[in-house]
Amino acid sequence: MSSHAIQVENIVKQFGGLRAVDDVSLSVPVGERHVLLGPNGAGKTTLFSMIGGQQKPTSGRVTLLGRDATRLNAHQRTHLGLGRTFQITSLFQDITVEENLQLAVMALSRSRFNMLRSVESFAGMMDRVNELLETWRFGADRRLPVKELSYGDQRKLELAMAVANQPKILLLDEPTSGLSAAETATVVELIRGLPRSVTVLLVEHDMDVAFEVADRFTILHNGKLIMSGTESEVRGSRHIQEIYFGDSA
Ligand SMILES: Nc1ncnc2c1ncn2[C@@H]1O[C@H](COP(=O)(O)OP(=O)(O)OP(=O)(O)O)[C@@H](O)[C@H]1O
Repeated sequence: MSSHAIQVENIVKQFGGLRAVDDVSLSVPVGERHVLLGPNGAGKTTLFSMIGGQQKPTSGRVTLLGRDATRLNAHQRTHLGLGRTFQITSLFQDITVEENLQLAVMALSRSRFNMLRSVESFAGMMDRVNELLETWRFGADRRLPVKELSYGDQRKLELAMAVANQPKILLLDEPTSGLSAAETATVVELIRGLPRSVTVLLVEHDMDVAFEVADRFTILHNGKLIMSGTESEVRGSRHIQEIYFGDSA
């Protein structure tokens, strides 16, 4: 298998006269935490959606875990091992935290074996749910309907749901947006604690969070890839200072 979890080759997304993503190539090795940076309108979300399968590229290629995924839809990419969260909440608001996690774990079980066949697999599912409740510190709130959770806890639960599917690649779209400093710190800690078997690609506007989480960074501007590099390369680039941090940085 390829040592790259994500490979994007010469990808383009054209919206009428606008090239939202303009000939971008990017490789993310298995296990890396990689952050997409860039000012508003740079093309981050569009690139993300072409990796996730929500949008089709105008041209170019997307390879996930060594398989050409360019023509696969989002659902098919899930079966390859792709998980993602969205900027907008995707939880079931009227059922409990525990039930939401059960649904996520069941969705995975049903795709891998017939869990209704045996009591053991039901017990296994509950073990997995309990483990998630503990890791993500939802023990005390397990029986609360999701709508009664704080916004921060809902974002955290979404992450837990994405992880429940045991993805090999996790796409996180601004996982800390709208969170308090304390909630942000918790989410950063949880992302850092994910096993290195999981490759994580994030869109993140908060530079402190980006530097805390990521091994490597890709900077987009006007749809073009400006650079991919480490923290010191990003911090040291004069070009980056100007386009991303502003002249005053
Ligand atoms: N469906 C669409 N139709 C037309 N133009 C679009 C569409 N989606 C995005 N764009 C345009 O493509 C460009 C890139 O948008 P995109 O959302 O990918 O940027 P971004 O880097 O994610 O920005 P932000 O940080 O604001 O989320 C923008 O100019 C945007 O207006």
